[in-house]
Amino acid sequence: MNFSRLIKNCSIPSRWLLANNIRYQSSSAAQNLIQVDINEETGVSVVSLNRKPVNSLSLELFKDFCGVMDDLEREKVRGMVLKSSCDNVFSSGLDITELYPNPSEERFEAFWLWFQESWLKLYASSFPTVAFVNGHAPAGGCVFAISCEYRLMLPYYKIGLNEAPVGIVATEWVMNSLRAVLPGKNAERLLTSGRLLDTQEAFDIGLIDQIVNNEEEAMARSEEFFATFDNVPKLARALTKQVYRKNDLNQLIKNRSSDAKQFLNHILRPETQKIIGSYFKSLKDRKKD
Ligand SMILES: CCCC/C=C\CC(=O)SCCNC(=O)CCNC(=O)[C@H](O)C(C)(C)COP(=O)(O)OP(=O)(O)OC[C@H]1O[C@@H](n2cnc3c(N)ncnc32)[C@H](O)[C@@H]1OP(=O)(O)O
Repeated sequence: MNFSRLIKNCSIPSRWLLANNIRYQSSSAAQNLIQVDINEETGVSVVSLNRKPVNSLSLELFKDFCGVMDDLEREKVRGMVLKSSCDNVFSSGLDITELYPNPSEERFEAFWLWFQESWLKLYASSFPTVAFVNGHAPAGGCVFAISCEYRLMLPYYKIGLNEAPVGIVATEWVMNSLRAVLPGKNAERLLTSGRLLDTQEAFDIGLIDQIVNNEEEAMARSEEFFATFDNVPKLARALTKQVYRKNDLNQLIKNRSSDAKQFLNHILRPETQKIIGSYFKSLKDRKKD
């Protein structure tokens, strides 16, 4: 397995992406997995995950997401709102078919490194980020949300890191992103139980910042959040964020290849495959009941 070659092909940002000038070719222009809408008046960009039916996160989606993040860095947008264009689902997390049954090493290593890259670009973005959680956000969906700086959520949906019940161990950088939002015992309990919280519970423990009732309200609250930075020089804001997040970023940057190897070894264990397989089957069977 040649992880170092792959890592070279992904960008490893020298200044956490501020100096990034690599342009990614969209891997799936025809499918339009990510929609971007920049408001010329406000400078705010709305990025919608658009992989129907439930925004499960595939290699192609991660590649396109990275391309969009690069474009937004170049455009120097004032802020980004991340949302979903699927009904009732923000993102259903990693596409389980990337993990089961027994993925090929070649596909998996690319998938994982683009997942890492997506997290790095989002977590270290120079512009302010808001997640508008307009649907369920389990597992990888929650990872996207907690990597943003501010979270708004519609009522009656579920969010959380349910990796453990699916037989998956969340990696350290995912745990670090959660710890940055939810310090202390709540973070550990959420991870070890894998419990999904409804919107109100998520608000009560601080996993989300505000409950909003519709998209209009979400955009207004996002605008208020972005406005809190209007009098702060952009470079100073970006560097403050990136230095503040430096330890979390470096933990992954220094361990990308071992992180991928460890996760692949875990995924390929027959007992892990068995748990993911029966979980996936139960998802499919739910519909038949
Ligand atoms: C280790 C480091 C960190 C790792 C980070 C993350 C790990 C993961 O993300 S693992 C993935 C975990 N995801 C889940 O547990 C969510 C599973 N999905 C659901 O609970 C529901 O689908 C959801 C509540 C999101 C939406 O419910 P519905 O609106 O009722 O939709 P359906 O359940 O009918 O789904 C439609 C269709 O999509 C398939 N599906 C759903 N999720 C996934 C997925 N993550 N990967 C692949 N496919 C998925 C589902 O089986 C249905 O398929 P069909 O039956 O063929 O239509």
